[in-house]
Amino acid sequence: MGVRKGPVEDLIDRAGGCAVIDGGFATQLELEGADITDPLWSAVCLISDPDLIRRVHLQYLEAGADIIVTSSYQATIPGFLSRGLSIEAGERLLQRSVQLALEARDSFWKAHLRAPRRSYDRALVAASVGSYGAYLADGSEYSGRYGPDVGLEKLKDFHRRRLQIFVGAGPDMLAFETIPNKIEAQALVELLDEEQIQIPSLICFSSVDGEHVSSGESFADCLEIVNKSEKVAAVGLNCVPPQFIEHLICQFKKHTDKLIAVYPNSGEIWDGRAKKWLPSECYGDEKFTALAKRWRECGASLVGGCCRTTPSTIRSLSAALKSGPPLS
Ligand code: MET
Ligand SMILES: [Zn+2]
Repeated sequence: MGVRKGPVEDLIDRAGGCAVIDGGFATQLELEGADITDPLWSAVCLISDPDLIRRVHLQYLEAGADIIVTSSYQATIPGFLSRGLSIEAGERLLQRSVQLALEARDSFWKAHLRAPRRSYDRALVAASVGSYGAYLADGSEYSGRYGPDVGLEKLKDFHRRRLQIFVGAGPDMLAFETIPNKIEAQALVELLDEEQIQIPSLICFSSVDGEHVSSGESFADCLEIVNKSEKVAAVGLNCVPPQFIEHLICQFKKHTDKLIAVYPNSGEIWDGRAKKWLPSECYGDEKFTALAKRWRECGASLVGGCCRTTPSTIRSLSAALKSGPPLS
């Protein structure tokens, strides 16, 4: 059975075969002066500076992103509760993360239609759903070690309410980010089904060795799980060093017919315990873009950047990867 055409496939077609996802959201918040040294990480700005969130979305749209990912990576109801917020207030902040991205997208698109300056497509808003490890904020989104107490049902329960709220806020799609193991992939696929989610999903895994998902389990096994779900439009990798991506796309091609999305980090390494980026082989915009052209040739149809990439990275990717429609 062929892939059913949905908004993601349409977007990719309009972009000429490869559409661009935005770059590091937390990174750009920090560059704009936000203090995100907080267990809620970038989601703290939902409380402290929602205008900045809207502005950063606009910067990525201006740079040419076709998909903007909401500021909710580390936004969770238990996370907000531990900050002393009520359940209702926490749920409102989750909704707000989607609304801010929708507002930015709609105002950008309206302005573009009034005075088209270059060939933009109407972007899609993807609600970011960080892994359980991202909520724990202990680096386990890069180890996949959730411990013996964290089983399938616990993971589904963790994700369920947040998912319902996101979907209710009207994003175009869901982006599950830095999924580090097989069990969380299984939980998500079951949840999408149980909750009868009608918008397409993107499931992105993390990897620290460039060969396996972060837990050490095989991508073949993870993809076998994801392949079974018609609710998942695209699978891929995020926040993985750029040098691993080409090989991993080739591996993915062997194990899935789904669209492939990659949005690696800049190659710097996050020390989850020390909570800082350790310099290592770092890719500037030019080198990152040169690699990205190869990722497109290898079969990725959604390409963007994760941590430590910026609107300037996305501007460069957008110019290099898209052969979009003429100026409208
Ligand atoms: C640790 S990966 C973070 C992904 C998130 N969408 C961000 O860019 O902030
Ligand atoms: Zn990242």
